[in-house]
Amino acid sequence: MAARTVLHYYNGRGRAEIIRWMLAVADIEYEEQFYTTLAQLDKMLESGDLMFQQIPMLEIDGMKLVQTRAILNYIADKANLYGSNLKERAYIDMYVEGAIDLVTLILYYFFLPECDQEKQRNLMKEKAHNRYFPVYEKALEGKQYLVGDKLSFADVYLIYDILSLEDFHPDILQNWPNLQAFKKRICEVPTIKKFLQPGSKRKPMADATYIATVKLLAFR
Ligand SMILES: N[C@@H](CCC(=O)N[C@@H](CS)C(=O)NCC(=O)O)C(=O)O
Repeated sequence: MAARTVLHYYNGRGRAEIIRWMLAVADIEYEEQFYTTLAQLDKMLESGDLMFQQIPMLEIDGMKLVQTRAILNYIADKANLYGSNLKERAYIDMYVEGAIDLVTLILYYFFLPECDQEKQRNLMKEKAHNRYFPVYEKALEGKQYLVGDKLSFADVYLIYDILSLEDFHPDILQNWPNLQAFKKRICEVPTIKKFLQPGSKRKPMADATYIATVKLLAFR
């Protein structure tokens, strides 16, 4: 019998949302264990299953994987989303790290004091337009995918970033034709189309309950 795949995290996006995206694209069925109370998290910590006492953790193929990037790399390799050779992998890694830096501005946003949030919203837009989008726009010139001739981990991270930014700035792609075409194309990939439908494991933007849960369980 195949081992169960279980994602352990809070009931919200945070660091785990890109794992959900990758599991969806890889077409891997999984269950979710949500952490909502200190007692529940402490029990998990006592079990020793969280290598660095942190979540997300993914039970997959008989392992208990932690560290988001390690989890993502494993799924990417398993689903053949990590390039065809070492050079492609290096480019995928560069595009992914850029996408991580950009989306991290959103992850922090929810935990900033209200007086700093407007500044952070503007920073997301400024960094997208001046640092990150020019790179992705150029890479997509005359191409369907960021790297090589098939969908990769880098494309999944980029579409996740674009949709996350659009939650804050709906017109963020206005002056980026290659990114607009990319978004349209990638959202039609069957596994992604399915993930974008209501009822999937995709999580909504952070709400007060999610923010309070993270503050209680992670910031102690
Ligand atoms: N480097 C880790 C960081 C994980 C992390 O910081 N997780 C937070 C929740 S989003 C956590 O468990 N914080 C509690 C702690 O660090 O004690 C990763 O990329 O997965």
